[in-house]
Amino acid sequence: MRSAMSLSVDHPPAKDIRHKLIIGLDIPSVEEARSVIRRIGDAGAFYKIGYQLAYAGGFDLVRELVDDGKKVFLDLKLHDIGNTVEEGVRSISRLGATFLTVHAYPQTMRAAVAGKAGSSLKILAVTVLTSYDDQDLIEAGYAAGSTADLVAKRAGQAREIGIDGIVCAAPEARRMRGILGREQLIVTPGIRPSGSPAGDQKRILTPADAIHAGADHLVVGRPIIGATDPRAAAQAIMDEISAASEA
Ligand SMILES: O=C(O)c1cc(=O)[nH]c(=O)n1[C@@H]1O[C@H](COP(=O)(O)O)[C@@H](O)[C@H]1O
Repeated sequence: MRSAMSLSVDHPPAKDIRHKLIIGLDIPSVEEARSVIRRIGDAGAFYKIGYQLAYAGGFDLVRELVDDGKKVFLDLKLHDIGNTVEEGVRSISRLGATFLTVHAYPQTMRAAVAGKAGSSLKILAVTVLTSYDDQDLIEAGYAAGSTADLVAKRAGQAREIGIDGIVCAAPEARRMRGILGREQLIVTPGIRPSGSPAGDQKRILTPADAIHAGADHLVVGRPIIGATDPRAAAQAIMDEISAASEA
């Protein structure tokens, strides 16, 4: 059903419980993405478009989804010099998405906050990717320490800079809530329903445990889009989220 939803509406944090589930459209073409979205139907209210689909024509899908009453998370994970990030975010803020990711480096976060001024776009800072563990950080040149401590440091910087929210792994959500205010969002990928393969994700939790840990939104890709019945998979996760939110 098409709705006349305005692009300028404000986006309150997950008042509609269905917005707690963000479905990752990591799919090679817009045509295949449309087919998955049709199959999921009203079991999907919030979709994420990342590198794979964005660079295959997925930017056109943003407006289409918004016109259909869905919310869109543009997962572009920007990171560049301040001026480039600021101007890039200014352009992206006109596309109608609700969320945009940048990496949680202070210069990048400050530039993103400046670039989104005057729009309803919310900036999420990606702290430490959920595919990283302590060993991966050492390989990337960081001094020995824990991923959770680096996430905490970046969450503190994100709070100071006034970013709208952070992306972290669900096992860290409870600690991050103590660092962030109530207003700042915690978005957690690396979500695996029990029995679902982790794949390349290293810091994972089930949907129910992520909600109990205090996550505002859960990002789920392969467990839904790779399922034989994506609608049933999305609905099962939504039911788990609803039950955990009431508990
Ligand atoms: O920014 C993200 O969304 C993100 C950050 C992160 O630390 N880890 C992470 O997995 N993601 C994204 O979340 C999605 C997770 O997909 P699945 O592992 O298939 O559920 C992918 O689209 C990732 O790009």
